[in-house]
Amino acid sequence: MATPSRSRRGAASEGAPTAVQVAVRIRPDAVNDPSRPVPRPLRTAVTHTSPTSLVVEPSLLPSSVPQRETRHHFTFDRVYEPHAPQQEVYSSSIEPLVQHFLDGFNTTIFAYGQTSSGKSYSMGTSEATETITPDDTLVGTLADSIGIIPRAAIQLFELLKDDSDYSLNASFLELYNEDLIDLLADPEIDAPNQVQIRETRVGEIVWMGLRQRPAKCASDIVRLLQDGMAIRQTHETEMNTQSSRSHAIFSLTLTRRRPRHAERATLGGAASPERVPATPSTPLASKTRGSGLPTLGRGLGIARAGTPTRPATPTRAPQTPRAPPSARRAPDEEIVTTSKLHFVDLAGSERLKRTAATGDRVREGISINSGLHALGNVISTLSDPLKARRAMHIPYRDSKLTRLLQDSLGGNAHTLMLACISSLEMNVNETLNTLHYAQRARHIRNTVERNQTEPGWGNVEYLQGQVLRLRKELELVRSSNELMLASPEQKAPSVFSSDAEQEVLAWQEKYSALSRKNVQLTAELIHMDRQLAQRGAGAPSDDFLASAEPVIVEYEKTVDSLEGQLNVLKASLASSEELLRERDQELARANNRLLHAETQLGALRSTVHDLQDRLGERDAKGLGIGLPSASRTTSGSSSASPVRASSASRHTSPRPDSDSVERSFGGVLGYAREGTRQSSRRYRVPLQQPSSEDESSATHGSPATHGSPAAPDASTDQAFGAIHDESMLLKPDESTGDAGLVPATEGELRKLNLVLESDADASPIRTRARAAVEEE
Ligand SMILES: Nc1ncnc2c1ncn2[C@@H]1O[C@H](COP(=O)(O)OP(=O)(O)OP(=O)(O)O)[C@@H](O)[C@H]1O
Repeated sequence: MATPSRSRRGAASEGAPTAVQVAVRIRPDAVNDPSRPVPRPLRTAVTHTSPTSLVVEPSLLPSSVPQRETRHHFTFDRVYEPHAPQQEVYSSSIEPLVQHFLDGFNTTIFAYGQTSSGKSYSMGTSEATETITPDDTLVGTLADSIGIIPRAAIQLFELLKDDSDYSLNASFLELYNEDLIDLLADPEIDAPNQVQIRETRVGEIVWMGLRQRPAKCASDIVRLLQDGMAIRQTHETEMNTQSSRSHAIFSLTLTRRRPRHAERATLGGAASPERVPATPSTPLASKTRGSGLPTLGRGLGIARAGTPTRPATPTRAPQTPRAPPSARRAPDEEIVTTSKLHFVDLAGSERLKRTAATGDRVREGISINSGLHALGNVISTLSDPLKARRAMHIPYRDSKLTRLLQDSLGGNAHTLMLACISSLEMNVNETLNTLHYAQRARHIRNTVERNQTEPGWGNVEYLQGQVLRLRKELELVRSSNELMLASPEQKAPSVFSSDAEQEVLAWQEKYSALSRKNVQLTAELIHMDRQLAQRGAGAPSDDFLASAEPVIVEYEKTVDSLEGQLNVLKASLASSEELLRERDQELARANNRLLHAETQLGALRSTVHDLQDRLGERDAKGLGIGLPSASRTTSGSSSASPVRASSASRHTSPRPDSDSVERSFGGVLGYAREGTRQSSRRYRVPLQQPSSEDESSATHGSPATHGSPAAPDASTDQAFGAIHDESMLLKPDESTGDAGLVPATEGELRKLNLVLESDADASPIRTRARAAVEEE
């Protein structure tokens, strides 16, 4: 693996903080996939309000919540409506970033969102390439669905077509269950799982042991992508027929050598993001045919997905071998830039319940969620201005995903987060979650530098030669300068022609620049000499370092694997804890319900007994000393005993008057009346002697038939009665119409018990009834 080259700042915008860009893409509703298990018209909870804003309005929130609180407004760098074509997403959000990559800046585009929200579709890592016909031609509307990576490949080679001095390599890394898998490894040569994440002394993150495959044309890139995708972990879940079960990073590394003067021209132009056209102005756009893509003829050689053809061999006619211009240039006349472009297709966050995951899918789900959780933590920490300012600890080490993306989040890269969301109301919680993270990500500031290398920095001989050459130049400049200043006629400014004056100034500038460079190179040289001397005097020999290297690599692998295991264990622990918490809560709720039901049942039973006891006492009194006076009732003519009052009423009404019965048995009958007012229910016991059929159904307890609260009904109102005790029931005498205590049948008593036991609403009524009876 190449050691990271020393980078230096180039353009004016370099080293300056650059915000992470966020674009949101809303997936269209009418997508034919199984993430809509319920075939009912589902409301759209997300509204695209402008090219930079959207509103989420979940109507499922209780109506008691004020309207404004149920609406969530979000603003992003870009918001794409559900039917925005792939070309629109590409030209407005991705094209400028590809330009940065060409200019020597690291660039990352990562798709984030819940499962089945369209990340792979947008990235171009799903089945989109199947739209390419067998003769490798993109035609008509089929080409519309091509995603970001193939589009970027085409744009890159269009822009590089006049540059013959570059190399472009692709790699494809998968993070599956905390294992790093090289999707482009050659199984016959490469050891499995040999990829390591390392941090250099200057804080740069490097992925060791990842195979780099050369790409000479767009079709090479697409084929490498498809080769990797063919072995990437995808499986069907309840939410997505082809769900990515791993995080995948497809990367391009571009090394360009350009003459200094050309570089100066570029620095003035493309380094500043504002200068990059946001509209399709590159050759890519000019070649579009409806889809925004050039026709991919045979030359592009794109295979159908699922038929990997490794290794990638360019099918384009070989270019005439031509010595690269760098071979003809002196090393110090050129600038070398090395930049990386990462396309990150994250696995989707998922609720294990909703994806109905079992077995391996659970393990994958836990690992996916744990990586995303760590990513969320990093985003939260970086986006907090206070924490960022205090240079707080950023938890990159919590997962391999965050470690891999360390340079892209808060590091040296132009980064775009493409947040993919569903507009369906049933996904509203996940959508809000994604949008909140996306909003935080917008506050992250990266420090972007052009990755520019000075050739020969690592070569002491070359540097010594440089110093000697510069010293000579310096001497030359000094002597010519002295000569000019010594000449008396040139001391008079008036003698200088303006051309000569310009020349002197230019020489002076060159002189000071060379002096500075000389000082710098000398310092470097001294430093290197010292290092060499140290090595000679006791520092470990190269042999020793070479023999120690495998041990160190092994050690790092072990540490990595232990870290991975620890992270998986942590994640599964967190997930088990969450499950346990959910179960505890369910159990607590069930216990509460049980307790409540038991309390009600007990209270109702005791009320029935109270009432029976009370009526028993009253009955004894009534038989002996008459029923209680109606002095407490509201009727003015109620001084007579209830039986008498009822008897009197018989003359005006042939049927028993329930009010008079109530007056006579205030507490008991009042209870029944309260029930009527409170819940529109009445508690009735049919006064007719139950038939044998009634008896049996009552015995077998069917409150719905006899004892359950029923709607008011005039005919049954007459038959209103109340329980007295185990053997007596207060009801109108059939012959006289007077209310009185008559023996109750066993069936009647059972029915009344059932009424009381079956109705939860009876509780407040019973309480009042009991209070009334006690008061009496
Ligand atoms: N903008 C869109 N237009 C048309 N179809 C889409 C769009 N976005 C997604 N789809 C379709 O929705 C389905 C799910 O999309 P995709 O597989 O890209 O989701 P994902 O976010 O990558 O899911 P996972 O995280 O489970 O891998 C696919 O059939 C895809 O073709």
